Amino acid sequence: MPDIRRVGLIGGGVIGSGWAARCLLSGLDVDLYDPDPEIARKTEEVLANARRAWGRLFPDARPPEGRLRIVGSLREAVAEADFVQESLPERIELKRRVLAAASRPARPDTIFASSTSGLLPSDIQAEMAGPQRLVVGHPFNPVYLMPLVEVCGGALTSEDARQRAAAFYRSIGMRPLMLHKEIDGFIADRLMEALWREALWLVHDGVATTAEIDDAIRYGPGIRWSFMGTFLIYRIAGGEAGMRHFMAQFGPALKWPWTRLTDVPELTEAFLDRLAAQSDAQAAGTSIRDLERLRDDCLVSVLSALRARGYAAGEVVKRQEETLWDKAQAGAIAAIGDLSQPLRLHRARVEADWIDYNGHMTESRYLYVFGNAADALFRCVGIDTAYHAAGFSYYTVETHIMNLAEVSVDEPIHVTIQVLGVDPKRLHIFHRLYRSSDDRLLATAEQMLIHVDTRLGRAVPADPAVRGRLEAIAEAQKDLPKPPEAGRAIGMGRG
Ligand SMILES: NC(=O)C1=CN([C@@H]2O[C@H](COP(=O)(O)OP(=O)(O)OC[C@H]3O[C@@H](n4cnc5c(N)ncnc54)[C@H](O)[C@@H]3O)[C@@H](O)[C@H]2O)C=CC1
Ligand SMILES: C[N+](C)(C)CC(=O)CC(=O)[O-]
Repeated sequence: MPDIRRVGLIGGGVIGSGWAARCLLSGLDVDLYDPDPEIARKTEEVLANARRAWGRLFPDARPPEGRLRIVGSLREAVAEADFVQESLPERIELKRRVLAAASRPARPDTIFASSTSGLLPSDIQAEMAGPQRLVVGHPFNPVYLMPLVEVCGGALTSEDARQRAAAFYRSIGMRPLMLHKEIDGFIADRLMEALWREALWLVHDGVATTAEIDDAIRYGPGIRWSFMGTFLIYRIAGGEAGMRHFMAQFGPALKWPWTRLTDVPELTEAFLDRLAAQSDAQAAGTSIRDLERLRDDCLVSVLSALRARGYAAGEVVKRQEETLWDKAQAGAIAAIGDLSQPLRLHRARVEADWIDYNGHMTESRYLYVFGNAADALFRCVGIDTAYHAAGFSYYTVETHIMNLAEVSVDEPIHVTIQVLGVDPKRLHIFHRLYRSSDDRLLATAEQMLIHVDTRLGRAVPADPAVRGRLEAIAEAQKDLPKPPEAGRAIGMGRG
C-alpha cells in the first residue's frame, strides 16, 4: 500500500471537519470539498478547538501540521488523494451519486470510506468505479479525539480494502473495530440507539426529564462503560461465578417490564454457553478480584480527572473530598500527640500515570507529593475549606528538592514534615519522602511558604489560632537536628 500522505474529504460539516482536524494534526495534507460558502471559517474554528485539545493530550508530541486545501470541486478533492473519506448528509441517494462521481477521477488504488452512521455499504458502493475499495469507516464525534472507528465492508468490498482502511485509521491514532457482518446501524449506534429510544420513552411517559436521564448515565453506568463496556462490568457483577451466575440472577428480568424493548433473545442453554464462553475469553483468565481492582483503578482515574474539572461526577467527588478533609482535620493536631518528631501526615501509592519513560516516578510528581503533604499539614493546623473560602491560604515561594532514590509503580510512600521556622507571615518546612515498605529515604524537599490574602494577592499574617498550632509544632521540634540538606545550594563544587 502506498504511504498515505494526502487525504481527500468530501463534506466538511460536523464530521468532515473532525476528520480534517485529525488528519492535519497527524501531519497529513487534506483536500476538502464542501459547497458550503462558510466552509473555510467553520473548518478553521473546529481546527482551533482540535489544536487546543491535542495540545493538552499530546503536549510535546506533535508533528508539523499538514496543509489544508479547500478545493472547489469533487474532482480536485479526490484526484491526488491516497485515501478519501466521505461525510455527506445521511441520504443514501446523495452518497451513492456523489461517491460514484468521485470514484472516476480518483486513482484506482485509492480507498474510499463513508462516515455513514448506519447506511449499508452495499447500497452506497453500487455505482462506483472500483466498488471493491469502498468501506464504511464510521467515526464518533469529535473525530479528532474519539478513537473508535467501525469498519464495515459491503457485498463487493475486498478484504484488502478493509485491511488498508484499518491500517490507515490506526496510523492516525484510531481503534478500528472490524465488523464481521454488514448490518444497519453497525454495533455502537445499535447500542446507543437502544438507550436513546428508551430515554425518549421515559421523557414521553413523564417518568424523567432529559436532565435526570443524563444524570442517570453520567453519575452512574456511563463512568464504568467508558473503560470496560457492558459485558466485562456484568461479569464482575456476577461475582466469583461470573457471567453464568449473572445470567441466572438477572436473566429472568429480561421478561419483566423493565424496558420498552421487549423483543429479547431466548436464554437457551446454547446461547448461555456462548455468552459464558465469550465472557471467559474476554476475561482471559483474570480473576474476579483482579478485574475488580482494574475496574477500581480506572474508576479512580476517571473520577480524579473529572474532579480536576469539578464537573459531573467529579463535582460530587470534589465535595466529598472537602467534607472528608474537614472531618479528618477536626482535632487532627491533638490526635498526633507527640509533636516532637517529624510529622507523618501524608501517605500515597505511586500511580501508573506518575511513571516516566525511565520506569520510575517522574520528577514533577515529587513536587506533587510534597505539595499534598504540605496541604495535609495545613489541614491539621486548621486551614480548612472555610479558611480558604474566607480568602486566606499559604503560597509556596521556594522549593528545593533532592532526589535520592528511585520508586516504582504501586509502591506505597509517605512523607514526614519538620517545621524549621514560623513567623506571622512565613513558614519554613522540610519534607522527607520515604518508601513505606522499607523506610528507604527517596527524596527531600525544603520549602518556604508565605501566608496570603488571596483576594488582595499579598502577604498577611496567618490567623492566630493557625499560627499558634504551627508554633507549637516548631517549639516541640526545636531540638531536632537541622537536616543536612536544608539550606543547601546547587553547584558543581570543585569537580
Ligand atoms: N454528527 C454526528 O454525530 C455523526 C455523523 N456521522 C455521519 O457523518 C456524515 C456527515 O454527518 P454530519 O457531519 O453530522 O453532517 P453535517 O450536516 O454537519 O455535514 C454535511 C456536510 O456535507 C456538505 N455537503 C452537502 N452536499 C455536498 C456535496 N454534494 N458535496 C460535498 N459536500 C456536501 C454540507 O455542506 C455539510 O457541510 C453522515 O453520514 C452522518 O451519519 C457519523 C458519526 C457521528
Ligand atoms: C447520532 N449519530 C447516530 C449520528 C451518532 C453517531 O453515529 C456516532 C456518535 O458520534 O455518537
